[in-house]
Amino acid sequence: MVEVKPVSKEWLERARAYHDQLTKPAGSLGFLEELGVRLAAIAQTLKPRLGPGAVVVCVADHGVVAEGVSAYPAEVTAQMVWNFVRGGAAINQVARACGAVVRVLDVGVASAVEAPGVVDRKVRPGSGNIAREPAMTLAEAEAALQAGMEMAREAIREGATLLAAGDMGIGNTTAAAALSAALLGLPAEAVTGRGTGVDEAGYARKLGAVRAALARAESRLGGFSRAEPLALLAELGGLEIAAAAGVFLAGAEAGLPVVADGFPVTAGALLAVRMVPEVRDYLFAGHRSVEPGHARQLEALGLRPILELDMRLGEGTGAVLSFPVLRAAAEVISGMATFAEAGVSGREG
Ligand SMILES: O=C(O)c1ccc[n+]([C@@H]2O[C@H](COP(=O)([O-])O)[C@@H](O)[C@H]2O)c1
Ligand SMILES: Cc1cc2nc[nH]c2cc1C
Repeated sequence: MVEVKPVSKEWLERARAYHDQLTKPAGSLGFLEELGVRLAAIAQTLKPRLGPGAVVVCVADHGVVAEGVSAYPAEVTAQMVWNFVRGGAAINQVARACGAVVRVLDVGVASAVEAPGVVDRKVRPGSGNIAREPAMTLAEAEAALQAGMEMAREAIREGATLLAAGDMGIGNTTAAAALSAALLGLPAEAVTGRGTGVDEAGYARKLGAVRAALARAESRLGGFSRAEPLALLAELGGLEIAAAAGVFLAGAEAGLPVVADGFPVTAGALLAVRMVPEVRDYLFAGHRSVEPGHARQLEALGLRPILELDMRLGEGTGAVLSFPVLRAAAEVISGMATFAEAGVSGREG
């Protein structure tokens, strides 16, 4: 079992009080202050420093694409794996710009991908079509979760001090919608969006698939309210969503800040927090995707997104783009002088 130490309230209060002594009008750095305070409390120091970052791009296919729920064909998943390892994808450029190492984890691509540098932890070649059958068995859900945890631990061993999860999987916004609806007790339409850009007819099929998946899983589990998160994952999940949850669990267990990306990855974050609530203390929302269900997920997690750039790509791009902001938040609290140190007069009255 994963054990995550809660971030102490005392450290949060101490860091907050310290931030207020720094040479700036109180509160003038806005949300950057909250980020710095949380990073300080996580690291249990008033001078937190963020070193190298890493993003684990979790990749898998989805049987539900047979229902016509995506604007792109399923083979794009495997093709993009090659693009990741050749450095041609958006995440490669964002990671170079923002200081992160990219790791690519295959937990369930439908075809064999023998691309150099891809970590092959394929649990099965794509999940089941959730509109008609479970996504995977409980043992498979556990294996995908473990693969994500192991990748995160390896990244940490190699020096990562800031971790993000990314995703690639044609069809995964359908799985993420079903899983989020079940976890949050929301109707399908509240969390079903256009994904890669499905047209009206595609959206109608997608909504139908999410509703069918929810009805099927709800009857198998005898309702969602008391279902174990792993059981929900096995019914509705995606293998890469499971692996992303594993990245958050292992990162938080190691006491490091972990950053969520868009809608599919944040479904993994919701799962991780449902499994081990203390994970929330270590979790940051890198951005808010335009996928409408993402705002619902972030609300449920009580997380304010760092960036809002109207993105909906995935791959970890929104998470890694927030790394420079997080680094700056750490540098600000660590490096700024206090009023007393700098001999600057404080507020009057
Ligand atoms: O991160 C997001 O919020 C996001 C929103 C829409 C689409 N995506 C990406 O697009 C793919 C899933 O879209 P779809 O339409 O095939 O379900 C998958 O590879 C995701 O990484 C990602
Ligand atoms: C080309 C392409 C790249 C992606 N990256 C993440 N999801 C994606 C979906 C498509 C279609």
